[in-house]
Amino acid sequence: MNLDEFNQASAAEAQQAIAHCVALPDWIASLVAARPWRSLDALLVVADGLAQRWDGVALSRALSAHPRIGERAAGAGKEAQLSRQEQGEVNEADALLTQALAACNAAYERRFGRVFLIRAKGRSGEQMLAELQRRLQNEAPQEQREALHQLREITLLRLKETFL
Ligand SMILES: NC(=O)NC1=NC(=O)NC1=O
Repeated sequence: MNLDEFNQASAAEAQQAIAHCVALPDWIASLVAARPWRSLDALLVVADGLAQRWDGVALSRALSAHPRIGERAAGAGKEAQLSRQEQGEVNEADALLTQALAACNAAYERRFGRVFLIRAKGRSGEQMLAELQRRLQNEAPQEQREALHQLREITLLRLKETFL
């Protein structure tokens, strides 16, 4: 879908067109209600501005649509398909890497009470493992800030790709 089609679509179609970006209905509805967008840049600026307001509650809600790093997203939905693409560089054949990711994901969830979130696109499994091990040392407030930053990156990447 291009931006003109997004602007012309019904509200329901427009919501459906960007629902895969993040599992936060208010954010989706705000971007649909603010149509017509004069440019993709204008949309991305407002989308990021709204995403800057996300807090721990939004983070927890959004995580429902993000499988763990190193676990293949099951299901046929667009989010699952995107997650598989985004995590495409994780070499699942590397058993040691997969085991390390699983162990560190579990440690992260024990420490912070939620799934570790990272913008996976463009990162190898090794790079994500290193980030996971670094962030495991964070205090809770700093880690929430980092996780929210990653959620914004994933969401804005997905939004941009919807219209390219
Ligand atoms: N737990 C995660 O970080 N999951 C993901 N990161 C991405 O970039 N896509 C995902 O599904």
